[in-house]
Amino acid sequence: MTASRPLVAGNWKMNGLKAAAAEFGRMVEGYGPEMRKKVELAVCPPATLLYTLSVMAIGSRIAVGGQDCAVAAAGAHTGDLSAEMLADAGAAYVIVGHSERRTDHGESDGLVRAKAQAVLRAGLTPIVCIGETEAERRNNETLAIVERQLAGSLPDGVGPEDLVVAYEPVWAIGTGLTPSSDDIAEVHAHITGRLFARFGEPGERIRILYGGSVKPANAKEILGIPHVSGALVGGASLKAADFLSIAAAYA
Ligand SMILES: O=C(CO)COP(=O)(O)O
Repeated sequence: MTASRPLVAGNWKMNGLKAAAAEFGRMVEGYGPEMRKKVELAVCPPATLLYTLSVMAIGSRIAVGGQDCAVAAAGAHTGDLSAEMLADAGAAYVIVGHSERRTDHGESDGLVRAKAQAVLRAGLTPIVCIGETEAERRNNETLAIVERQLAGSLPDGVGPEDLVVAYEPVWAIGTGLTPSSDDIAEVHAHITGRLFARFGEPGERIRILYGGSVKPANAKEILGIPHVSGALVGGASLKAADFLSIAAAYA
């Protein structure tokens, strides 16, 4: 995958039974040649649907991805899935460090970094999530928090094609609230600067997605903000019409 096209990725979270594959089929149908030229699409379903969707995606160029992975490649880790298993099921991407994992499972920056390394080891691309809580934003700590999360969560020695960063303010996830465009621009510019400091000039080409209540109604504005190179979409990625309409902001 080249880093030149923006990426709109859907995170289905813990949603989707077998019947949801039909919705994915509508996404495959709607992702025509014109849209493909302008934007890359990925869908991260629950792991139970990964293989089914990856088979349906053959020829469509919609990528599929996992929502988390273990650090180890294999072994005695009941209930866990390795990045190698996700790769075997057809994944191209794996989300790591989503705020719901950080909160529900106490994942630290160090663990997220180890998971990102595991994703790279399996030959896949990690989508590393960072973002401040409502209290942190109120205390004007947003830039410091994302800087600390970036420093602790990102793997070393990667090129711009190997890594995606997603800025997801925790308070904007599933709430219908979004930061102002100026606020998003400020954080994304800051992240870009940190990626440059860490990886040099190629770091500026790492795609930085915005996530948190992205909808068809706000996609054009959000995706037009400088240094926003795509979106990580939760609720609105469950319906093909909404997901494609968000991607169409690039049409
Ligand atoms: O958490 C998100 C994507 O990872 C965003 O979720 P919503 O789009 O439902 O706010």
